[in-house]
Amino acid sequence: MSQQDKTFSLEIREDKIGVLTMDVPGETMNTLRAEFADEISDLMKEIKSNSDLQGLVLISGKKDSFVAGADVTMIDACETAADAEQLSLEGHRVMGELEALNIPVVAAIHGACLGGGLELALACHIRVCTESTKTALGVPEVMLGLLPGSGGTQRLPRLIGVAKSLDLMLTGKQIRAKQALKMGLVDEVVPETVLLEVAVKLAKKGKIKRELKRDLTGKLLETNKFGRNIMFDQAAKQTFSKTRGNYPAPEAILEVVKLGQEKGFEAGLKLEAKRFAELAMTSESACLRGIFFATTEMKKEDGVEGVAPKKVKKAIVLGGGLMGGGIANVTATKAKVPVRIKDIAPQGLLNAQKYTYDLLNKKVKRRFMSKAEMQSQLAMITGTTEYTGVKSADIVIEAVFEDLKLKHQMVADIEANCNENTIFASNTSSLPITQIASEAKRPENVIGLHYFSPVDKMPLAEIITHEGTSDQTISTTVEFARKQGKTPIVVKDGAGFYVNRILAPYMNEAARLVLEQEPIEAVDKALVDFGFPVGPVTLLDEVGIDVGAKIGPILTKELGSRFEAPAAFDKLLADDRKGRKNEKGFYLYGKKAKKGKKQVDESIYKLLNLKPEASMDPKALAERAVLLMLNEAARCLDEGILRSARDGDIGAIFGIGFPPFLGGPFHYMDSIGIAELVDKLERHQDKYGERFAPCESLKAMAKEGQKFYN
Ligand SMILES: C[C@H](O)CC(=O)SCCNC(=O)CCNC(=O)[C@H](O)C(C)(C)COP(=O)(O)OP(=O)(O)OC[C@H]1O[C@@H](n2cnc3c(N)ncnc32)[C@H](O)[C@@H]1OP(=O)(O)O
Repeated sequence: MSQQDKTFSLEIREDKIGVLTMDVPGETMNTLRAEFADEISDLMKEIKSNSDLQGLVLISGKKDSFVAGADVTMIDACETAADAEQLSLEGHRVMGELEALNIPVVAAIHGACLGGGLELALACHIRVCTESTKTALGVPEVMLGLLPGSGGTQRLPRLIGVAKSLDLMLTGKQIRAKQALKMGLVDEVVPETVLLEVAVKLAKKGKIKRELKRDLTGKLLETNKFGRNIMFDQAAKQTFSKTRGNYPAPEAILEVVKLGQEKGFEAGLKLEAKRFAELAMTSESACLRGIFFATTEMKKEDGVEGVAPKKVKKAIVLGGGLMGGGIANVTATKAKVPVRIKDIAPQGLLNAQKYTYDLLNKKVKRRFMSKAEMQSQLAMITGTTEYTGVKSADIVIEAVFEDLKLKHQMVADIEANCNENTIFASNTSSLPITQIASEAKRPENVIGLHYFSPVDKMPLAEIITHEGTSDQTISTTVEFARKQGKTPIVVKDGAGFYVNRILAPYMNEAARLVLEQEPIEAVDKALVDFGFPVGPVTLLDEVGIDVGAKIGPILTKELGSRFEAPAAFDKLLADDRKGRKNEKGFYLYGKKAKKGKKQVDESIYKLLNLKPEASMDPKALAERAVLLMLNEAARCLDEGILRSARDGDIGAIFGIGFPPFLGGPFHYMDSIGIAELVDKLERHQDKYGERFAPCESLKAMAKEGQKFYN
């Protein structure tokens, strides 16, 4: 193997410190692969046989990353549990060899240090990282349905304690340098320019004698069997309340960490490899890995192949409501693009600016951000009640009231004030973009850019094109949304676009179940147990019953009677029930609600003349709502609303929290089997009505034995 094909290079400095640089050839990021085993063995031999060597620094040759973990493609390619177990055991061997070196080994970390990357750093004797915001440490394996399989379940608790390790392993969260230092994960934090220099110094100083410092709770819970049992039982309960038994990885993490604490390091490693392998073979992990591959692929897409996006240097947001405030926030803080909010009322501007102020202030209070940084980000958001500054804007995003006339007015006002390239992006959730663009002078610049609330948290953006939207407008908008931290999917214009279109029949069915006397909390629980983050009735309260009622007739008019909402909605609106926003909905809010406990507003049953009684099997209940969502998703793909099943899966997972462990509606339909799905729909059609009639494309696929993915 020539040097340029090699991943590792060892340079022995004059001061007898070896610098081992990892740089996987031809890749943007370092990942750990089984094929490096021979190279590493040779290196270890060389290091061990060099009696002059005083210490070793392990550093990355990549510009802004250390090691992003084991290569997920490699894990994905494992055909049997034995293959995956072998990978883990090989990782154990390499990490063990590194740890056993007599000389001090220092990991010099800058950028992503995740999964197997962090496990590699844990096998080193000392860790130093840069203070850069690019530096992030974590064990995100759980998000791939896996557990840390290169010794992480054993080394991490021994370094930082069990409770903190479980927090990192069960959430998969990534932490910054300062937090890592505080929890003892790294020994020093330094500016990037002196990383190597400090690492060399630390190597010369020698191995550190460590003692795990625990606070009183830590001592009580982690140092004896009784305390540990309490801690693990508690963690298991909390975990189950989140996973509802749908995700096997967190349970395996708890089991492996616990065993390692009880039976020792080696026994822990052995079980770690076994469980890692078993998890790698689960359908849950396969689906979660699929999401990783899909989102990585989507990061590289331009929206229109071969059309490079234009850089957005200035943005305008029309409307200072909750959505406008959120859009301005992600524009300034994530995309780092100056943004001006235009509202008719000064109060609207203040509210919208306060949105970002409140979020940043929280960060300052938690010391995640300096006051100066907060000021500089806030300065990027300005306000106006006139159309000043529109001329130089590259994009205008309207987030005004859902009224076609008003939207037409906005298009006209902007076109009268902007330049000929300014994009007009509408954040409408229900009005067809074709109609919004119908009176535009430059319809090619008009596009939909649909965010989800709360904008700073929800990862999806739906980008809606009408017949006349130019390719340039599409690719620039896609890139802009991505810079705002969103995963964009491009969809064709049509009532409800994709996400609301599949959500509406699901929500309607939940409402019907309530009207059939199923208790509200039973309906919500059945769908949370199915894997949704919140139940449909809670969601309706959050979105707004009035908003739901407004979208329903639009969808029915454009797409047919299967979208008809139960008539009871009118009664709710007549009673001024809008949901959380006016503290009057299906659940109790404000002063009426008991703290920390979600309670149904029982008066709603009287209003609807219901005597609730759970009579349906929760699984059957969930299935009824989900089947309608699946059928509609298949229609969206067939009609070209969606470009691909992949976009449909990511859109549903990121937009409405479709259970990630099922891989999205299309993956889920494949796993049920299309013929079986059609059969289920037909049985529901017989029992509950025409809205369950399977769509033509599903019937055709069932006949041909086709799947969405091959
Ligand atoms: C045994 C072990 O315990 C098991 C494991 O380690 S499992 C892996 C755990 N690690 C992870 O889950 C991290 C996965 N990676 C990420 O989250 C993100 O890539 C990141 C945060 C590191 C960087 O994000 P970002 O800067 O947006 O770059 P992104 O486009 O995602 O990745 C850059 C390239 O690295 C690749 N990459 C990153 N991490 C990878 C991984 N773990 N495996 C394979 N490829 C990976 C991406 O596929 C992409 O490849 P490309 O250039 O050919 O498209």
